[in-house]
Amino acid sequence: MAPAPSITVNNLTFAFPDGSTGLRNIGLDLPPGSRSLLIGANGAGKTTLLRLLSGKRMAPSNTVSIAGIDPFATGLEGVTYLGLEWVLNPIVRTDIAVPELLKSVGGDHYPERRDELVRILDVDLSWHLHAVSDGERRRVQLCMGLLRPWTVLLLDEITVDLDLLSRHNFLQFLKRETESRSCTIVYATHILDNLAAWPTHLVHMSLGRVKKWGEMGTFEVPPTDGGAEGNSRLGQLVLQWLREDLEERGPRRGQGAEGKAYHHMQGIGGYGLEEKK
Ligand SMILES: Nc1ncnc2c1ncn2[C@@H]1O[C@H](COP(=O)(O)OP(=O)(O)OP(=O)(O)O)[C@@H](O)[C@H]1O
Repeated sequence: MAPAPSITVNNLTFAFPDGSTGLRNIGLDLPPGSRSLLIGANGAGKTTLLRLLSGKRMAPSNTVSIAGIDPFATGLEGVTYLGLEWVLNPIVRTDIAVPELLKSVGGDHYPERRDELVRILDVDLSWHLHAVSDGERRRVQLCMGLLRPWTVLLLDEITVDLDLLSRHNFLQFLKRETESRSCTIVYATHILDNLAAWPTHLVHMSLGRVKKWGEMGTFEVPPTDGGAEGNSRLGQLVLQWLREDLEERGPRRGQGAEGKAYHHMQGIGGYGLEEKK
């Protein structure tokens, strides 16, 4: 069996076309077969990093390598990125039957994988996609996206509308994949429920930087604080990280300590809010 790919990022700085900085000096070395959770507040840079890793955005040369290869330069076979634009594909809102869709992505070449995914994601083969719920549609999409045996899976929070059991089964399937064949996963998520035993590595991003990363066991979990007693240890750790990040970042523009946002809202017609003095 060929070894699983490592994911290496070396001093990656990235600017968007408008000139704003997206990522700064990112360095990572995620080992073969790892399952990394990408953690960070909204706007931290997770999607930007995943898209660069997938080769969908061009990274500066010699900054990203997957199994030793620059994914943008070669269009690396086996790298699957499942993100928001993929799930917005209008095809999956038309009157099309599930077996047809699965066939269109190569289901007949991988019948065992197809049947396993259909079972794990609890997909009904008689569904037509114009007449299913959002979560049901998402399960069909995941079946389609995971059907070909990828070697690197980059997931940008696409499990939000799965029910708890479907999400659990899906994540267990991914875990078994990394344990039974040569593959590596990076998963950006805000939903940490029942996830503590899943990752091998954590990557903490804030303001376009990787602040910390490492093996799951190397992070010190803070003591539980008031109001968060029901949290898992992972949830407690991430809560602390996000609080620190918010403190470092400070208020967003337009929401200064003097209550500028309130002034503005009152000025445009009043939302029934009392101005805070
Ligand atoms: N095309 C773009 N041009 C300029 N800035 C952008 C562009 N796309 C994203 N940004 C900015 O880059 C920052 C990082 O965005 P990104 O989508 O990577 O964050 P994220 O960590 O995935 O957030 P979320 O958790 O909300 O999905 C944000 O401040 C965003 O406004």
